[in-house]
Amino acid sequence: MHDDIQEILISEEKLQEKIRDIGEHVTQKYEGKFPLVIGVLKGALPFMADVTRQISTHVEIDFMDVSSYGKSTVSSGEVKIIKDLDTTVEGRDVIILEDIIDSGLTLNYLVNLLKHRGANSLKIITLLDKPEGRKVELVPDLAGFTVPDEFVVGYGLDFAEKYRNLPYIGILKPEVYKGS
Ligand SMILES: O=P(O)(O)OC[C@H]1O[C@H](OP(=O)(O)OP(=O)(O)O)[C@H](O)[C@@H]1O
Ligand code: HPA
Ligand SMILES: [Mg+2]
Repeated sequence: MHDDIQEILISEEKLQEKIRDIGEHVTQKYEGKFPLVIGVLKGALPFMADVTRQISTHVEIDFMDVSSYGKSTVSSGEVKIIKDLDTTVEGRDVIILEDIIDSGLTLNYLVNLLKHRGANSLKIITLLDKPEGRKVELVPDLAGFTVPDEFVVGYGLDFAEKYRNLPYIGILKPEVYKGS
């Protein structure tokens, strides 16, 4: 698995340091507000698990499972809801946690949906931001790291469902995904 990685972009230590900062930030901003933290499956799973444990005020946790990449490194442009929320968002202060914003299509779709459902406020926190990948305008409220226009894997991010369990963010060797 590690042999398929061309370069480690963000080490495990750097990730965890940033996650502590993000947790402190959320604690400060949302003290006493009981926000609804929505993790976007599957990619945001490790980020969600680590960052929520760095938040020291009450939060409600829920998940949405959406997918648009399948086995490709390019977004299909069609966002499919595989699992919807269990909770209603009406009147809630919502925080969306994402692993990466690339084309912006996934979050653009989710933001419109949650606004339509009547969220009181909506903040986007993403671990990684890839601004050069954007197809729609979308600016996160908070981004942990900006990444170059390369296909990155690890810490929740997959290629064809592999590499999510790497503890760091790395760039995949092009020969691994060539032809996809
Ligand atoms: O900004 P975008 O171009 O829309 O890309 C970002 C989204 O794509 C990935 O999810 P994917 O659809 O691959 O599902 P997964 O999280 O289950 O891997 C990633 O986890 C983000 O949710
Ligand atoms: O660079 C990426 N890597 C993995 N999944 C992704 N989904 C959007 N961009 C990426
Ligand atoms: Mg994916």
